[in-house]
Amino acid sequence: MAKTHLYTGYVATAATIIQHYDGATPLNDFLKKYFALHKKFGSRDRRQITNLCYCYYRLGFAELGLDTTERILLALFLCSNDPHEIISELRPAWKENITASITEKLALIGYPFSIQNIFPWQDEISEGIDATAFAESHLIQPDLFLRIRPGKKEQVIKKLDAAGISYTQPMQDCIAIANNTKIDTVIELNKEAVVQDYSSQRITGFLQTIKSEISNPKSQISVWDCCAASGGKSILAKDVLGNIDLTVSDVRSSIIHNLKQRFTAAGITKYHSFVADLTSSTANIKFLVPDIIICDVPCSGSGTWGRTPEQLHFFTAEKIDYYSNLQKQILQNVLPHVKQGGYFLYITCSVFTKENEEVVDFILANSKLQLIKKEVLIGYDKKADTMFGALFKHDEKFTKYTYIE
Ligand SMILES: C[S@@+](CC[C@H](N)C(=O)[O-])C[C@H]1O[C@@H](n2cnc3c(N)ncnc32)[C@H](O)[C@@H]1O
Repeated sequence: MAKTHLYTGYVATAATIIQHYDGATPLNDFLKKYFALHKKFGSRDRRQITNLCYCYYRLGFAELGLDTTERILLALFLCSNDPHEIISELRPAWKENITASITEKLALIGYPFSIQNIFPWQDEISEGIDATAFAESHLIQPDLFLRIRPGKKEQVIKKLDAAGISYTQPMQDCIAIANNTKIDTVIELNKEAVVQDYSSQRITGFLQTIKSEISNPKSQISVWDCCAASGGKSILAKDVLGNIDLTVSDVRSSIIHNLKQRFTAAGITKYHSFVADLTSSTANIKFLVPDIIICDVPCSGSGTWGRTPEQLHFFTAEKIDYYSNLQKQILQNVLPHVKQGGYFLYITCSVFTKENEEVVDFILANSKLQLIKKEVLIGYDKKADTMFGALFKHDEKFTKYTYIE
């Protein structure tokens, strides 16, 4: 009885939070503020309530007709793979099936639930994405991925083993660990390994293509990471391409500040940085004509909603056009900086055609670039993000960089 009361209270608190949350800030921040105001919740309570809220948003656009409490319990059942005390106590009829597949669970509960309803924009997604598998993946919390930096493999593995952290290695230099692992106390983040999603790490393939094409890989290659954020792709470029002449920029000065701290930890000391809104003319940086431009554009982030399911819940279809137009506006200003023989790497963490293939068509129509390869980087089968990359080359032969006077 006491347990029933406790767990009913957790569900009621989660329902209250959900009622007040409007998606304007990340759910994680909202929860932190909520718990700071409501000090009666201990760490165990906070963990349970947080999980209930996240599960609720993992259902996306499915079962919106249910009342909040019922939807939370349904979501918890579908998202749990191990026996769960709240389900055992509040929905004992479901208890035996907690480890069953989603299809089996759906047959049991008897709601008219369709997995596709979780993610309703099935007609808008890029070719090669399995719409049902992608929709279902939102029910599962993604893993945390580390990319081991060059020469650090042995020491990282030793430290993980010593700390008793279980991990898998889905790819060379890539480590997958449970999402809640406190890794920053175990390894030196950014120096020994960076936190970087599995699909983001696969951008390595594009960089290796460029490296293999450059006739004299010993000469210093100039790279402009034009939407750099805290520099994930820049550090990757440095690790793959070696001694590059790196320039980074972003519209947010605060994120460039974070990048500088991260670069210090990563041992990257020589680089140029500036703040720029690339939707405006880039006339004041017309001298910048690097060998490679990495353009990891602002996007819907729809390939990453397994990590932030609240964004799925609050997403509206108009935003797809908003981001597609923003990307094209940025490209109009950045594409003139691709030099003859230079490379342009376009990246999104979106699953939408309008942000991926349609933008590739836009680039081809508005530049002298040729498409070398494009790829949807599927992550939903690896508890990872899904991304998109397209590599272009200016149709002239690769030459050592020359700045416009
Ligand atoms: C997807 S994130 C980049 C992630 C980063 N490359 C990484 O690997 O960590 C996109 C970045 O574009 C920046 N951005 C958004 N609008 C922009 C604009 N108008 N001009 C330049 N950068 C912009 C955002 O601030 C954000 O940091």
